[in-house]
Amino acid sequence: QGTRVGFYKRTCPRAESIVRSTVQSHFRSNPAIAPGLLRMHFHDCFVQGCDASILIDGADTEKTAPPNLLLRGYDVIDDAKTQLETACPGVVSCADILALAARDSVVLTRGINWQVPTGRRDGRVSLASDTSNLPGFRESIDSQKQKFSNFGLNTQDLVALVGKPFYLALCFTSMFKGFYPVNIPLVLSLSILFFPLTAGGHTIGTSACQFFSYRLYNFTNGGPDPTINPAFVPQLQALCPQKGDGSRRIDLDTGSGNRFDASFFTNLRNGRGILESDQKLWTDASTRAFVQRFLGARGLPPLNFNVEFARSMVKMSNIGVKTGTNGEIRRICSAVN
Ligand code: HEM
Ligand SMILES: [Ca+2]
Ligand SMILES: [Ca+2]
Repeated sequence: QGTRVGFYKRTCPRAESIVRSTVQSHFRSNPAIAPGLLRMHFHDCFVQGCDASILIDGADTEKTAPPNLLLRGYDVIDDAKTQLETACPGVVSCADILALAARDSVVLTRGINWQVPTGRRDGRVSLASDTSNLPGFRESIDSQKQKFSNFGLNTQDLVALVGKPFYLALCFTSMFKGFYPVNIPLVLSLSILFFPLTAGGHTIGTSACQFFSYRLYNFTNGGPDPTINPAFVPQLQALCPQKGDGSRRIDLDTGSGNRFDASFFTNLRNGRGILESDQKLWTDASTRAFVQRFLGARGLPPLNFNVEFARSMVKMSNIGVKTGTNGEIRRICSAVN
């Protein structure tokens, strides 16, 4: 039993439009909720599956863990849930609200629209310690490969499992940062297909200086990270001064932070990636091929970023879903029933 498009067609026909109009109205007063919700959905799916575990309040829940401290948009989900409980009490899960809101956020930032399969149910567990599943922004491709082999899986296993070319396998390993899934084959196949969007999500939104300013000063031999375009360094240094305010935010996709487009890949090619993990997508040959394909480089089979992003999102948003009689439909999104 999985998710399907139109799950609420009979039980709550207005479910999707209620979520959409709620996201829209919040977006009008605060456009930063769009990237916030997209990222929140990703952080939900990578911990206990897409089950709204990220939304639960309390001591030592996922919310309280370092990777989640800056997530934004919880109020949007709560608002949508309140309206849905009035329209169709006890029917629409918080996990589905979040998955729909992530899609709506991409649409609002002028990205692609796609149909979101629904029917997720909400989880009852949320532990801060589980968030080590989330990828780190500093890990080397090598150490990621090491972690992968900790599961007793070599690159050949990986390729066999998924039936994709070698470079895809290599590319996948970079997704595998500190990730200790229960269902390895499932996660493997999902992650392989889903890889290109790790970068894609960063076409909108911002990062706090604290996540990348180490690249600007004393990175190697007292200088900045050599993979940053030298012309871009002073610009970044002005935005994030040494010993400045680490919470100051700047666009992940310089010049196009509010728009869902492929410009992010041009920035990577030009040494203008903000996060180390993003710039590595260009410096590592295996992942560079994808960036080039999204850019339509000559001699490589082209990939349409929007189309691939939507495809990958559907896969990501099905990770570890609870359906049927698993989980529950929460009454309020911030607490289990
Ligand atoms: C290698 C994988 C990834 C790493 C290391 C990573 C890391 C980060 C970091 C450090 C930030 C800055 C957070 C802040 O300052 O608030 C960020 C922001 C963001 N990430 Fe990722 N991320 C990854 C994958 C993804 C994926 C798969 C998506 C979505 C599909 C995504 C969507 C976003 C968005 C939209 C933002 C902006 C958030 C905002 O403006 O509030 N990221 N990411
Ligand atoms: Ca979750
Ligand atoms: Ca953009």
